[in-house]
Amino acid sequence: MTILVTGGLGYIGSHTVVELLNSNFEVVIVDDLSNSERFILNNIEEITGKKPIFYPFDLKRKELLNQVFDAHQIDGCINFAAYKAVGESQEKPLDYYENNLFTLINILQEFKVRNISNFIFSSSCTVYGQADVQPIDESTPMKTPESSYGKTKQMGEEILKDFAEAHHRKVSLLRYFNPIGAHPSAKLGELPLGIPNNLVPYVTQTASGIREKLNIWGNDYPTEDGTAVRDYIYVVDLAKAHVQALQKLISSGEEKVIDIYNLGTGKGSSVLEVVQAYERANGVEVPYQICDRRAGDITIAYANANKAERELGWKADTPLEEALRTTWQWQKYLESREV
Ligand SMILES: NC(=O)c1ccc[n+]([C@@H]2O[C@H](COP(=O)([O-])OP(=O)(O)OC[C@H]3O[C@@H](n4cnc5c(N)ncnc54)[C@H](O)[C@@H]3O)[C@@H](O)[C@H]2O)c1
Ligand SMILES: O=c1ccn([C@@H]2O[C@H](COP(=O)(O)OP(=O)(O)O[C@H]3O[C@H](CO)[C@H](O)[C@H](O)[C@H]3O)[C@@H](O)[C@H]2O)c(=O)[nH]1
Repeated sequence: MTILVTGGLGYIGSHTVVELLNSNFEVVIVDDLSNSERFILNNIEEITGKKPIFYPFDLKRKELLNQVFDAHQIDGCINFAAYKAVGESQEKPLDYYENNLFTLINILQEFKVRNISNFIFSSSCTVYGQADVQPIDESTPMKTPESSYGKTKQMGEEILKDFAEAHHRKVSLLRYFNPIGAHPSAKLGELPLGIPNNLVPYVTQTASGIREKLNIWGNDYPTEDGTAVRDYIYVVDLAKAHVQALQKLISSGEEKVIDIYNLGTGKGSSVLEVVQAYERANGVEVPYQICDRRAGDITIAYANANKAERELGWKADTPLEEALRTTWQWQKYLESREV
């Protein structure tokens, strides 16, 4: 079967392409390289011994997308392509709505006219906002997200539910918690662009001396050590969930399926716990200072991922320290490429 993977050279997409190829799917990647680099394609080939087909263009260009569907018998899509910087989405909301929603609709139009099913969407636990109860399961009520980025994820989910209902198609909405780590080969990982927003990339750059100190945004939260709590999920575990969600859609005898899964470990870790685990895992020091809270941050979010375990037979079981070790190895790899 041939799967279109949009954003397949990005962080989560590239790891998922590896898992798809290892599971004998044919892969067609469309990625405009707006947040990724071409060498990732070679590294995917080095890891798997297989070369995915790659088209470098912007998915907003309908005519090019149309040609891809003409050229390949596409059996499903995993749609990673999106802008994802929360802060930037507040400054450029129209760019976020345009990129994250028009691209989605363009692909779905092709699915509609060509009668294709099996669509997997990258959603986020940001759709829950600050949930009233932890852990968060799929029936936890959604709240209005703080950012335009978060709103594109909620809207994307609604578009897909309507699409599945109206056209009798199979879709899976995967709500990721906080993905971290890199491929064990150290050939794939998150590419740092400017000053990292996310915790683990910032910790990594601090440990390697690129940043002087980590700013811990607040230690006065109502948590055990006062720092905010998240559910950090290893990216390879997350990638595997996509293959399992896809296999479930493909093998379902139903005409219409709307699956929704939380993808997390079920365990919350505080910012300080992540810093300490990083130091232990990699034998490095991470200097930090406590700062004021970051605007828009929630106190705590961790998943109840039992539904994914029950229905997909999937569980994120890589320990935090192991995931953090791969991050450090990826950083060393990036540094070795620079010299
Ligand atoms: N990383 C996270 O913390 C996180 C958490 C929850 C959800 N998500 C979602 O998961 C998906 C993948 O995230 P990621 O961390 O791998 O991001 P990423 O930026 O590394 O990957 C996205 C890829 O899509 C490409 N892309 C963006 N717009 C495009 C367009 N118009 N046409 C073609 N290609 C385009 C980029 O070049 C990039 O390679 C995104 O939809 C993101 O919103 C990410
Ligand atoms: O330099 C930093 C960076 C982060 N943090 C703290 O670390 C925690 C995690 O922050 P991240 O920015 O890594 O992750 P968020 O949970 O804030 O947001 C991320 O995960 C969300 C889903 O939970 C969305 O998907 C969003 O796109 C993605 O950026 C937060 O308490 C944050 O305040 C710091 O203390 N210092």
